[in-house]
Amino acid sequence: MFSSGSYPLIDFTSFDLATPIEYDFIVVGGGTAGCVLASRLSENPAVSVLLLERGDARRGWATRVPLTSTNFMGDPSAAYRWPASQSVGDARSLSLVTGKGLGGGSSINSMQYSRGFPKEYDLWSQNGNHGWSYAEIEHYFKKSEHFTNPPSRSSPAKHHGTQGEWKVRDMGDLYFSTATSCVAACTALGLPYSADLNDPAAPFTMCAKLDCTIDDQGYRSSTFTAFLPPKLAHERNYHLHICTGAAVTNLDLGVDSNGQQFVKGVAFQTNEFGSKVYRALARKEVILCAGAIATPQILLLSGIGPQDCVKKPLRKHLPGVGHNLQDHMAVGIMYSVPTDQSLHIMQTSRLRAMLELFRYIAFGEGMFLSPVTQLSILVHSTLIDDAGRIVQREGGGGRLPDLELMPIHFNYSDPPIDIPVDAGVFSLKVALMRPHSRGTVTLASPDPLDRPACDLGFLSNPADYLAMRNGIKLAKRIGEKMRELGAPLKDLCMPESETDADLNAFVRKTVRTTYHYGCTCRMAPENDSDAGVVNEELKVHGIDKLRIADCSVIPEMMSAHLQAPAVMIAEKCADLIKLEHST
Ligand SMILES: Cc1cc2nc3c(=O)[nH]c(=O)nc-3n(C[C@H](O)[C@H](O)[C@H](O)COP(=O)(O)OP(=O)(O)OC[C@H]3O[C@@H](n4cnc5c(N)ncnc54)[C@H](O)[C@@H]3O)c2cc1C
Repeated sequence: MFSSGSYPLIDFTSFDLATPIEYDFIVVGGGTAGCVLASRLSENPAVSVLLLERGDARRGWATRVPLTSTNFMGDPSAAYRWPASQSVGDARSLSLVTGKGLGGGSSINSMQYSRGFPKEYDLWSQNGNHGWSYAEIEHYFKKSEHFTNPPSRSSPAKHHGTQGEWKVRDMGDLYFSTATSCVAACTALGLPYSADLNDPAAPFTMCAKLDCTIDDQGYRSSTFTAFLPPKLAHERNYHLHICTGAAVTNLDLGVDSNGQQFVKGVAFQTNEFGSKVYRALARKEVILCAGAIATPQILLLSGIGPQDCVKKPLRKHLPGVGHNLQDHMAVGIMYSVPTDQSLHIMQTSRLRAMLELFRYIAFGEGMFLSPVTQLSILVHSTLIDDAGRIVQREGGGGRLPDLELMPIHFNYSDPPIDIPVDAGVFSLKVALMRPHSRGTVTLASPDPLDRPACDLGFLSNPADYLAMRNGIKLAKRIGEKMRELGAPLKDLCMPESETDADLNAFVRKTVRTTYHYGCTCRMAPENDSDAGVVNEELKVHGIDKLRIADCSVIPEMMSAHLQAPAVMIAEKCADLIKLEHST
């Protein structure tokens, strides 16, 4: 039954199709949240857990090196990439990208670790999701985290965890001098510097340094490598079964003697069209962790969702499934810089790439640690005046930021615009953190192996233009100030002018996804104005024995990048399940 190799995977094609195997818990999707949940639930040797992951288990050296494992430089087969429809932009096809394989997004992302502000979680709680205020969830962030400071620094602040599985690292000094110059420019423009983005006491307006999910050996710390390492998987393989290449196609539903619908188990198959269908039963619960795009797809394929969108028969009309899709839509203004100020040098100079490889292997430092970005600049758009300057307004600093600007040492356009081969690129990304626009996930076809249809809905609410325009103006002021301070920036990709019309046109032409998909099965009451799909215990409304634990449950897009919130949600879900089932 066990496949060969050093990682104990279960070969489900040896399952007897006539007799479904039974487990206490079935976790669907072994991505960022799924690996954490499977690990926590299987802590009790008396509990049996099946983890079904559609992608594979990638464990080679390059999948652990930060630069070579990151989506833009890594193996394209480690991600799903498919076109989204975009009703508003300049009819460009935008690419959606999500992680595929154990670790999911955490195996291919840019490794930035950000939790979001305490006030954002307090809002979850105030909006009816009791138990999710920051005071009630901070310990889940700390539980998973193993934070390390560079040796020269003092011990970690008390809001960091040091005993968890997931390695988070302060990356030390800023790598590129353009980043240092960016901090100086921000400070001069009224954006104070903070050394720790995740400090709960940090102000809402700041230029902050980011930590990364990289271990002290210089390897990527995905939730796969952190929570399901080979030793643990071997020790538990009699009660934790990990299946890769297993695409869950739908939930098997039943009705109990009270007429209440519940989940009996799941159906799954290999990624090959027309392959056999396998089944597994859940004695206690099924937990969907397939991410903000695939989780609603599985529900729709199971007849759960808006009645006109589901694969028939309709089992439960839940209007929120697949609705409220949100992402941090972004644009980038770009400058050319000397190539040694940009990751482009790794593509254009073989000698430099070899030297960097040597530095990485010998000393654990340099560009292979992938310093794509080390800073996050957060501000509310109403604190930016028409000229793009920060203004102090009465009470203005008390608003959660709706913009994040990031210096990125690479070409931040999608699809990438052509740049001269001998140029390096410094981009200032402008992302909308609290978008008003909403998109949708629907079925493209009844075939469960097809990618679902996604309309990102960017700019469908005109209110989003105003914030983006202010963000671009601020980015331009930062670039100008950096130049004044001596940074060698030459304009490369800019709006024609700063009129509203030209800025709007620039946004439409260059808007792109930041891959932070969420809110498609939001945690809220079923009849909320933005309809909810799960309750505060992450249970799907109206269907027993079914929970969701991934980015789809985030009630409203927040100012964090989403991998840390996904892990926190999985940690809390594990505790909710253990409490209910006394495991
Ligand atoms: C390129 C990129 C860069 C990013 N950079 C950052 C960053 O620097 N910092 C940050 O915080 N966030 C970043 N993000 C976002 C973050 O990684 C994701 O939001 C987060 O990892 C999502 O976690 P999840 O558990 O919800 O889903 P995922 O991690 O996507 O996991 C879902 C899993 O389910 C599996 N699956 C899907 N369908 C099925 C099915 N039918 N059956 C079985 N399994 C299935 C998938 O293969 C996948 O492994 C980035 C994302 C991407 C794609």
